[in-house]
Amino acid sequence: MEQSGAPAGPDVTSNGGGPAGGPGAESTNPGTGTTEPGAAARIAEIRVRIDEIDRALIELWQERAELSREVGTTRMASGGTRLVLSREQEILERFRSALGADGVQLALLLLRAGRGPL
Ligand SMILES: C=C(O[C@@H]1C=C(C(=O)O)C=C[C@H]1O)C(=O)O
Repeated sequence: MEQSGAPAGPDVTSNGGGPAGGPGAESTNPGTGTTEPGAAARIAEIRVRIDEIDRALIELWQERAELSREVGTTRMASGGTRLVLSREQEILERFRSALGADGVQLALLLLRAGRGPL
């Protein structure tokens, strides 16, 4: 069965044992989830890029939604339809072929962000 959640591993809230508030990952390397300094440094470095990617995704998401709304208003003002389902199918297939079932869910959210719910 296809996996779509987080990778298997210790609970994200756990620091691997020890009393809450006592010695462990939380007090040694706040927020990285590990006590090993090399791993903590690498995690912090990777997180810089993850944060950049998240900002870019949010910006692109918002730009796409605005453009999609503009297409909708332009089309309706010219007497056209609000939606073009064949085009939506194309987009769903693009995301499905690149990302699988999760891609379809993502594309559905992306489409809804622009043209609203069906
Ligand atoms: C933006 C358009 O309008 C609607 C929104 C779409 C989208 O967000 O990609 C796709 C098809 C239409 O239902 C379009 O026709 O291109």
